[in-house]
Amino acid sequence: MAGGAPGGSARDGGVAGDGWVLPEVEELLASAAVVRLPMRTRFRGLTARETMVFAGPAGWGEFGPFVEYDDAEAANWLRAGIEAAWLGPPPAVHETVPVNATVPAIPADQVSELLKRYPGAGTAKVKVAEPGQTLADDVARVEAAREIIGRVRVDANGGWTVEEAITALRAIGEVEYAEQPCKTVEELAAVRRAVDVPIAADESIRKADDPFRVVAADAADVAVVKVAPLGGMRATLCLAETLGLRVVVSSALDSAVGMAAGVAAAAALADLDLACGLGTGSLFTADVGPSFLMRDGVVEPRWFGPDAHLDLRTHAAGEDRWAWWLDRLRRCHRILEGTAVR
Ligand SMILES: O=C(O)CCC(=O)c1ccccc1C(=O)O
Ligand SMILES: [Mg+2]
Repeated sequence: MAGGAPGGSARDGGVAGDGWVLPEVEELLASAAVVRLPMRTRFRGLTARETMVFAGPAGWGEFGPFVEYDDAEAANWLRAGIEAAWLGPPPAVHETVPVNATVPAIPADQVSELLKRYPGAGTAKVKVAEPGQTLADDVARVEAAREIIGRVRVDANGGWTVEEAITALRAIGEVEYAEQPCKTVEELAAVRRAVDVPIAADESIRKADDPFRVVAADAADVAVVKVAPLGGMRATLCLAETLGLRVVVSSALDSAVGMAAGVAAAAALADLDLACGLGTGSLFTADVGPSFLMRDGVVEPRWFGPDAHLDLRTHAAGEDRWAWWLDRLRRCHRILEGTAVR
């Protein structure tokens, strides 16, 4: 996709060869909007998802680092949004992308209702180890999901100690894999040695200075990769291909715009055998454009081109939030100006 013609006034961002450019902040601001999308189910403690989107010559991109992230981390998300808007998606090699149902840390008796939003799902990902909940809650939630969808994976978001993880995974029983059972790479490796369950690394990849530590430490069987925190679709594909682990492309609770980039990255993966975590559009009650909703267990790639009509008004964030995001955009842009891109 070296032909993804960048905007005329955009400056070379210091990248050789791959066509990446850093547009001026003003070019981003010409179309930028901040939205606050209401959520159907609390997820990651959120009941609404605030995010920024903007358009470039190749279409729409998203800049939506969670509000508590610092600028250094958030700058990767900006790079990903600019890549989407200025370069567009890499070529797809799959027409559809298998996706997992995402089950937040809800009571077990609400699981069957939630799973109706994921028609044909062959895999469910169930959140576990939620602060304030018990192992019995996790076991009940997983069992409720398993009754409806045969294949279940769990995601602890680093919430267990090694001992807790071993105990919990024994109690939970057979799962496809356990995602980020503990915080550190060393703990993941220790859990992996102690249980038969395959281990997936998420935070240990996307928040790590060196994602290859997971590989060096034999800490995981599966790598969860996310386009926004990893700095874009191409960076994600590059990492996916060099890690040597099985790969799952997952969302960062993106709006439909960011989701389009996640789905595009997944559709461009050579090996796409595991269901991707790209079904979180179903957790919103409204989105900036048509959501990627699962049908027959899959979603189809599609792109919000420069002429796509998005609804940025209905759920526009207030003036104070716009000012906050604008400031953050400027600070992250300054970080990218000082960074040579790989
Ligand atoms: O993988 C999925 O099914 C949904 C994505 C997801 O769980 C997620 C979304 C936003 C932030 C963190 C995570 C996570 O995987 O931990
Ligand atoms: Mg995770």
